Amino acid sequence: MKIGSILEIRHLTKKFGKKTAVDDLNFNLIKGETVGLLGPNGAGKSTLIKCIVGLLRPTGGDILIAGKPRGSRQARKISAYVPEVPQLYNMLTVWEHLRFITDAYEVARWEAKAEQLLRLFEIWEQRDEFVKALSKGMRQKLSLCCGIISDARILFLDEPMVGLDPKAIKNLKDLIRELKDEGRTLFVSTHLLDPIENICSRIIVLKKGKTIADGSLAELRSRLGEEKASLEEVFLEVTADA
Ligand SMILES: Nc1ncnc2c1ncn2[C@@H]1O[C@H](COP(=O)(O)OP(=O)(O)OP(=O)(O)O)[C@@H](O)[C@H]1O
Repeated sequence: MKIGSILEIRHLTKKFGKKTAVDDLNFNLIKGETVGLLGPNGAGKSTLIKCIVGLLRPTGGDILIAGKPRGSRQARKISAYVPEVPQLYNMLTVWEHLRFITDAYEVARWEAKAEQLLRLFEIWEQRDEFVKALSKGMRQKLSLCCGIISDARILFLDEPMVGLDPKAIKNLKDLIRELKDEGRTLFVSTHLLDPIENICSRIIVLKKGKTIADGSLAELRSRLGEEKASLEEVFLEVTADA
């Protein structure tokens, strides 16, 4: 494990039959980084994240989280994952979900954290409602609360802004900054470029399962010779002919 790394990916490949979704990826995440994972539809972002958090078995390669193999108890204990599609239990209430998650992760003083998060995302009033009664956006908010409430050192957020209203997107951005200030590492897959432009210290762009760009926004801009380019312009340029 490289010094300062919290995640190490070596020669990671994931195939579905003949389709190669992730193709010999190699990169490290350094503790405290906030990294945006971008790429066109089908680039392999969700597959990569699912391999890292132990939901998919890689076809080849190694993944270490804080030096421990992916899927191991130690790796899971320091990781949190917010899936692309919320995985919630219809017959539990909002509050029961948070109790369940915090029990599993042994989170101290969970009630105060749960209240703070539910109020931030404006679903405090729904705390005693069953998940089946929530709107799509409210489910996404609860899924985020479940992912963020633990004290995980590294958080994997797959399309966390989908379905959120503008105020919730702003609150999530502020929260990501707070988590970053606490020294946590964040790996955020998204298609929404504006919200992450100012919060990610590093951008990784995937296409057809391969890394086609990896660096700070300033580095990617200078690579293109476009010092003032927006993240959207950089993204369109690097994905155009790669
Ligand atoms: N369970 C599966 N079985 C077969 N092929 C799959 C499966 N999951 C993903 N794929 C394929 O793997 C490739 C990568 O998919 P993935 O969902 O990781 O992309 P993505 O970058 O997250 O896309 P999007 O931005 O559309 O969510 C795609 O070609 C997809 O069709």
